[in-house]
Parts: sequence; C-alpha cells; structure tokens
Amino acid sequence: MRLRVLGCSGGIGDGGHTTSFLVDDDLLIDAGTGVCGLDIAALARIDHVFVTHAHLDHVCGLAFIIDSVFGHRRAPLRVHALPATLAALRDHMFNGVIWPDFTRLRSHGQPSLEFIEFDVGAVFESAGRRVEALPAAHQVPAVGYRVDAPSGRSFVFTGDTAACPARWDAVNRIPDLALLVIETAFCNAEADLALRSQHLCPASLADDIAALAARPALRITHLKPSDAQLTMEEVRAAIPRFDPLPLRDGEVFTF
Ligand SMILES: Nc1ncnc2c1ncn2[C@@H]1O[C@@H]2COP(=O)(O)O[C@H]2[C@H]1O
Repeated sequence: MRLRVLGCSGGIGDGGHTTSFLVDDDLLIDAGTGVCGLDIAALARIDHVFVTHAHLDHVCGLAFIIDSVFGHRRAPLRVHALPATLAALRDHMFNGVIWPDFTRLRSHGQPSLEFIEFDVGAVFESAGRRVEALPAAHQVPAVGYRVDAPSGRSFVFTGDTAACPARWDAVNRIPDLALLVIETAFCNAEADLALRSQHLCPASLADDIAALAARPALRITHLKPSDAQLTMEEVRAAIPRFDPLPLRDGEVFTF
C-alpha cells in the first residue's frame, strides 16, 4: 500500500497545499487544495473519499473533483464522513447555490456523488486495506483515520484535533503502527488560539502524545505556514525522543 501526501499545510502560500492524502490510487483522505496537482485520469480513479471534518481546507477539493470527473466514472464518488460533516456538505457546499447538488445529478444512470455516514469506530475494507475512523477533538465534529495495509502495517492520521485521550486508547491497540501523522498547527506563542480553535501547539502536543505507547515514525502536519519553521523547532525541543519531522507535500510512504 502506498500513501502519497498531496497536501499537508495548515494554509496556502509558499507553494503549500492543504490536507489531502492519496492511498494507492483509489482512496483519498480529505480533499484540500492538494488534489489540484492530480491529472484528470488520477482524479477519475478515486472511488472513496474519507473526510475528517467539514472545514474548507479539508473539503474544498470535493467540489472540483466531482465536477472534473463527472461523466468519466461509471460508479458514484463515495464520500465517507460523520453524519454532521455530511449534513454540513449538503447544507453549505452541495446546496445548489455554492455548488450544484451532485448527489442528485446522474452520470451513466448513477448518482455522481454518494454520501455514506461513517461514525467513530466504523471500519471500511477494500482490497485488503482497512480504514477505521478514530476519535478527534475539534471545533466541529471531526475524526482521524487509522489505515491498515495488506501487509499488516498501519498508519494513523489524527486530522485536525486538540488533545484527545480517546484517540490514544484506539491507537495503542494497533499491533504494527509504522507511521503517525499528527497535527501541530500553531507555535507556542499562539497557545491560546490553538486552544480556541481546537488545535495542538508544541506544548500541548507533548502532553497529548505522552499517552502513545509505540514509537512509530512521526510526521507533523497542518503547520500554519507563517510560523511553520518556528513551530517545528518547538516540536523538536518538546518531544526529542520521537525524532519528529515535518510532513512534506509530495512525500510517499509504502507499507
Ligand atoms: N477563535 C478564533 N480566532 C481566530 N482564528 C480562528 C479562531 N478559530 C479558528 N480560527 C482560524 O480559522 C482557521 C480555520 O481552519 P483551521 O482549523 O485550520 O485553523 C483555524 C484558525 O487559523
């Protein structure tokens, strides 16, 4: 199984793209601006999108993906998310005003877009891969994801989240955790903003991650671009034993 980072920035600017991860060529986790680098054929191969939450930096690409592949696909593009996330997408994006309601527009006799409710703990399986929604704590209902490869190795993406003890209960049950992608949006000087917007900063990351039992490769994601370098320096100082590295757009991992 291959994981390709299409976008992992906490914003735009300096060439960064917002969150989107491609698993093999058919599963997408979040649909931020990172999807803009894919060609039409690659976009048309995506069958399932697992959305962490409804914030624009994680879902804006959905609107453009479905418009670009409309007519190219024989099956609906299936979007898996919490009921509250799907309700937000229905009400505020695919509402016939901001964007057409592609769940009603048919292509080759099928709905173009299908929404599938996916609660914390739900498991989706396809071609030996397994995707499980994990708890997260954000300003709006949110999840993270555990993805298991056919090899038995796993990666975890926390999504946007503040400290979340329930996540670690689930993560600590994973037998072979190869990679943890955890957010740290803000630097320590923005700790108040991190708290208000339900993100981590290096100090709260250190407290939160103390509950992690395993020692996977660790990548930091969703760094706000204006303070990315400072935030990474603070992360390295806060959790040196984890040897954290910043996640990079374009990075590829195999499991
Ligand atoms: N209470 C707040 N005050 C100022 N900015 C906020 C607040 N809540 C959210 N934000 C910003 O809005 C952004 C929405 O996307 P993010 O959650 O990535 O990061 C968030 C912050 O950068």
